[in-house]
Amino acid sequence: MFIEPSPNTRRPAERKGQIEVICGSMFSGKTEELIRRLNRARIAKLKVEIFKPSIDKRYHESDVVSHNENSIRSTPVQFAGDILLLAGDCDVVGIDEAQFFDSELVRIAQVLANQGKRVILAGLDMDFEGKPFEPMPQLMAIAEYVTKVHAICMKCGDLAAFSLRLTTSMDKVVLGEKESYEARCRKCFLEDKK
Ligand SMILES: Nc1ncnc2c1ncn2[C@@H]1O[C@H](COP(=O)(O)OP(=O)(O)O)[C@@H](O)[C@H]1O
Ligand SMILES: Cc1cn([C@H]2C[C@H](O)[C@@H](COP(=O)(O)O)O2)c(=O)[nH]c1=O
Ligand SMILES: [Zn+2]
Repeated sequence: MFIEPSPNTRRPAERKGQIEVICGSMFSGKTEELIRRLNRARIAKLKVEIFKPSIDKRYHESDVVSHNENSIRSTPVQFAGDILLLAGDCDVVGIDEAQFFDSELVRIAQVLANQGKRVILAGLDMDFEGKPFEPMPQLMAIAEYVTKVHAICMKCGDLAAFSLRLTTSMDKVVLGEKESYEARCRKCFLEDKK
């Protein structure tokens, strides 16, 4: 059952804070879902701050942009600790591409939530080898709400939870789009993985 997390509209002194994780493969709609929740928080007149890792400049220097070109203004940061400094008195913190931060993000998400903020993180739960992509497993463990979204397998049309890398690089971090990754279901991923 999908429960949409509450937008955090209680008066500031009464807010409990919460952590939400949106995870899945590439092209599964993580960024779209993040943008949707953040736009709805703004409609609820909440103060929203959005961050992404500064290494991710695929579509835009600063904006968070989905594969179907939805976008929202964000602040690129190098370190998770920067988010704590820049979040200020906002009500809701959105973080995209959470898998590119180090484990410090787990502590930062908890500090922000303990201040009463709603913290929404989107990121890849598995890398190109199908292995958990740190720090996503830790974030999922401490979150009140975890939403796993799925892409469509580009080989068979079933639901896809895996990101197949089309190039031969074995580096963990290789930025890219459709030219270098495709969504796959488990069976097609195992068949095609290098
Ligand atoms: N294989 C695919 N499965 C589903 N959506 C896809 C696929 N390839 C491209 N898309 C597009 O990607 C959009 C989702 O983009 P986005 O939210 O940026 O995903 P993510 O952040 O999970 O990579 C979809 O709405 C669709 O237009
Ligand atoms: C699987 C995998 C992906 N990446 C990179 C490729 C993209 O730049 C991002 C994921 O973007 P999306 O918003 O989820 O589509 O991550 C990587 O560096 N390593 C990997 O194993
Ligand atoms: Zn398939």
